[in-house]
This record gives sequence, structure tokens and C-alpha cells, in this order.
Amino acid sequence: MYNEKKQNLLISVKSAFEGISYCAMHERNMKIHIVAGVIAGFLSWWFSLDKYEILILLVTIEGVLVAEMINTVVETLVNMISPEFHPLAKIAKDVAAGAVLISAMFSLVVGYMLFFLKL
Ligand SMILES: Nc1ncnc2c1ncn2[C@@H]1O[C@H](COP(=O)(O)OP(=O)(O)OP(=O)(O)O)[C@@H](O)[C@H]1O
Repeated sequence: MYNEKKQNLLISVKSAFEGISYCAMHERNMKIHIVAGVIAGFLSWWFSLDKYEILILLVTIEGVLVAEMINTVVETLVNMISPEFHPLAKIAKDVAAGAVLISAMFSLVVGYMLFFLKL
């Protein structure tokens, strides 16, 4: 019983990594977000950000990546359920894309405040 649970947990973690890897390999925007995150990480070292600034940066990067992944979930489900045009499918996809846009715009503000204002 215990071993079965442990195996289920391992399978769940493996599936989660497959989901992350799918997004990173197939979603163009996800690749852009990852590159931006790596650049922000390098800049945080370059500008010697303090602990709290790094924390804000990490939360911001995490927000953008998670928003992009949820957008991929919505797109995939809509494509499966409603491959033909449907007004509700449009709302679902547009709202999910809007969530990514909001998180990306806020990340630009965070980047501006953490890096540009220090120049
Ligand atoms: N089945 C559908 N019914 C109605 N509108 C749709 C449908 N599929 C896509 N759309 C509209 O087209 C837009 C673009 O959809 P698409 O599936 O190409 O997503 P995308 O934003 O290009 O995805 P990606 O993030 O991969 O670039 C959606 O935001 C939505 O407005």
C-alpha cells in the first residue's frame, strides 16, 4: 500500500515534469518567458539585488510562467472540445491570453523598477 502510494507520487511528479517540458519545448511564448527569466536572473547578479528584490523577481517570474502554462491548458482544452469557431471558445482563449499579458506587463514594471531605476 505504502509502496503503491510512493509510486503514484513518483508518476505524478514525472507527469508534471512532462507538462513543464511540453510547454518549454512547444510553446513559443514560454521559450521567450524562460529566456527573459534567465536574463533577469543574470541582471539580478549583475546589479547585486538584495534578498527581498530577488524574492520579488522570483515571484514575478513564477507568475508569468504559471500564467503561460494555464494559457496552454486552456488552448489545448478548447482545441480539443471546440475545434470549430465558437464564441465561448473565443472568450476562454482570449481571457487566458489576457492573463498572460497582464502578468507579462507587470513583470516589465518590476524589471523597470529593479534594474532600470538603478542605472
Ligand atoms: N475555436 C475557436 N473559437 C473561437 N475563437 C477562436 C477559436 N480558436 C481560436 N480563436 C481565436 O483566435 C485567437 C488565437 O487563437 P490560437 O489558438 O491561435 O491561440 P494563440 O494565441 O495563437 O496561441 P499561442 O499562444 O500558441 O500563439 C484566440 O485568442 C481566439 O480569439
